[in-house]
Amino acid sequence: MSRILSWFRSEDFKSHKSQEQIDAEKKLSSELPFEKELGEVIVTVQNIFKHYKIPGRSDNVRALEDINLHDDAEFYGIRRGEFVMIRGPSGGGKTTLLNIIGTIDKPSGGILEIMGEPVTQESSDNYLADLRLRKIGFVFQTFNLIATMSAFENVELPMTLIGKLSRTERRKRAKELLKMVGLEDRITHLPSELSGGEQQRVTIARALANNPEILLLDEPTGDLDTRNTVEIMDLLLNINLNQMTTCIMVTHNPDVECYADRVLYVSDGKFERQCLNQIQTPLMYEHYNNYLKTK
Ligand SMILES: Nc1ncnc2c1ncn2[C@@H]1O[C@H](COP(=O)(O)OP(=O)(O)OP(=O)(O)O)[C@@H](O)[C@H]1O
Repeated sequence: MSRILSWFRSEDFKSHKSQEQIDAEKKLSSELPFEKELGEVIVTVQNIFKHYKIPGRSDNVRALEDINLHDDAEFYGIRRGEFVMIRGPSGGGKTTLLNIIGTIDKPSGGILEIMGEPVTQESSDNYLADLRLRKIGFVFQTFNLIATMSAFENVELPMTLIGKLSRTERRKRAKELLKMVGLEDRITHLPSELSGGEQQRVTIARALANNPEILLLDEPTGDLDTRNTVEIMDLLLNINLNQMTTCIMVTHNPDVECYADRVLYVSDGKFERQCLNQIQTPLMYEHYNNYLKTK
């Protein structure tokens, strides 16, 4: 079942923008030729909590408490094609939540469902590794490319691991992905021979190698300057819009909220609130680029 997202402006989105910016965005928004259509719910979270035991301490660290993302909860499940950002103060539980959704970390309790496939404390490591390889792509702040492999080899690797494509098909796809991220002339470069922005592009191409439904991004622009931040965000938005890849991104940067359909605020291990973005993102990113050019 598909659903058109209803847009409204939250007060939270005004806080870091001038009136001039808000007016310009409203004008652009009103000129938008289409509404973004979202697909079915593909990530639900029910009563998830995560407590860490610390050796020598009697009390646990309560990283997450009763997190819910489903249609009967205040904060609903994540839909196919949605671009969700997770924000909030340091230590609030953002990365823990992202890692649980990515099945890198197991919850202490509660149920996560990724495209109908349940993930619980009892899920085996093999089952989770297979789920990750087939459905989820990861992008981290620190790129995590293999230093001794070229851009091309880094992108080819996840396809080799899953073993679905022939060598010729893998090579073709790796080239296409590197072209898509604007690096067709850098394919033989090692990570050390690429700029930070270029390395992050390789990481994104690698994350897309097995055509994941969900892209999880932990501070993907955290190490980048403003120009590279905008370029990477534009690239992610294009992937989100053109391939309907669901993006879930942790960020501290309020300036990139304009790319999201929804922002979830996590604090002290709980959802504090969510905001839906009224601004239609395709125009917003054009606006954002134009705005930067005038600076
Ligand atoms: N492996 C761990 N063992 C013990 N405590 C942990 C572990 N990982 C995270 N924590 C604690 O859980 C809480 C949430 O951490 P988390 O990294 O999810 O926060 P965050 O919102 O992503 O923070 P930041 O914005 O600084 O990255 C913090 O108090 C942190 O110290």
